[in-house]
Amino acid sequence: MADQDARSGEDKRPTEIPALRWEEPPEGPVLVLLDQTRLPAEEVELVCTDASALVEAIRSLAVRGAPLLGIAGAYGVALAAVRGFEVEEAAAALAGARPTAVNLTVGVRRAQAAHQEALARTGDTRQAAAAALAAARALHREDAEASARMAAHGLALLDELLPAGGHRVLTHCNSGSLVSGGEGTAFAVALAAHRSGRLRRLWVDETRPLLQGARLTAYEAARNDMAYTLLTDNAAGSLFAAGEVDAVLVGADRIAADGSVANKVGSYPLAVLARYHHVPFIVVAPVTTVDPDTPDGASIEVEQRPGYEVTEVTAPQVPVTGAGGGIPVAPLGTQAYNPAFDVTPPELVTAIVTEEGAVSPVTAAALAELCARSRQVTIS
Ligand SMILES: CSC[C@H]1O[C@H](OP(=O)(O)O)[C@H](O)[C@@H]1O
Repeated sequence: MADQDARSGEDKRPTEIPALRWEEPPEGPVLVLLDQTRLPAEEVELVCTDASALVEAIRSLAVRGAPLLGIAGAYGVALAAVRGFEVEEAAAALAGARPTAVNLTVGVRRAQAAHQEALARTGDTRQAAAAALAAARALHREDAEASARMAAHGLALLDELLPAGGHRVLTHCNSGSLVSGGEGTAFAVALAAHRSGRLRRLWVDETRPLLQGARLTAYEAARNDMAYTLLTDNAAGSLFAAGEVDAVLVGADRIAADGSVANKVGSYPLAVLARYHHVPFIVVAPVTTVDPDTPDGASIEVEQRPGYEVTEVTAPQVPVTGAGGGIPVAPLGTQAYNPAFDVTPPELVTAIVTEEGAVSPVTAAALAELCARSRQVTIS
């Protein structure tokens, strides 16, 4: 198999990529986002001064990825509170910006609860705003810590499941620093393998239609000087058939109580391929992505996105031509099916890795324990 590395030895920038940060300039607090729709061509920052700007950034995937959506949502509540906007209204808009990633709602509710508690206790809106900000900062910090622990647990699982030597892992979509307060979820496992000299190859699914793999995972892999190769989503099957994949690592947007996993569309076919070829399919996500209140996969709302994301290709330099602002790759007026996620049933999941360890096999008892832990962590 040709191993065209895209090593970027000349790229000496820090490997961790801050996807967002809270700043307090003289003119008032802001949430600064790295606009992920402009990557990898341009590193452009979006400055959000209110929740409505953040809602739009979430909807356009300028900021994206389940754990980071939770962090952004919490900061969005704090931003509304600090700037004197209606907090409950802002919280509702933020939580409703995208339906599938449970972490968005979890993060918004955490900051909202802190705000409500402080306001009830003190009657002071400034103290209530400070409490919301403290909750967002705590969530940001906790997610970074969780990311490091997931990476360690995930690497230990790879070493346990796979023969000694370098691991060849395939990943789908993007689950690195750009979805996290730290270095991500599934990607963080591959990065840990790389740093320990145990990553032989990172196969990067391009992940149509928005190309999170080609644009973002390849960007992160290059920044970390990893041995990675990009492939079209429809080439994954031939890799499995050639025996070139030792494990699949994916993130998650919501894990139902029965162990069904919602993740970027294209994850389910990978799980089927992995099962057919006897390759571990490993889901890496924080405990808070387990949703005890969603009983099964059929109960997960899968976001349906605009058809033009399928019928057009866009890039920052692309002139506006089609309905969505890109270059049509299908006849104008073509209808497109564009679910942002799909759902993998629990029987195809080899393991769920959280910051608390690896759950494998994914039994009903193990899931009940994960659900209980999720409730505990979410409330705190
Ligand atoms: C580990 S969370 C990353 C997760 O989010 C992605 O979805 P999107 O890019 O639409 O936010 C995808 O499902 C990733 O697995």
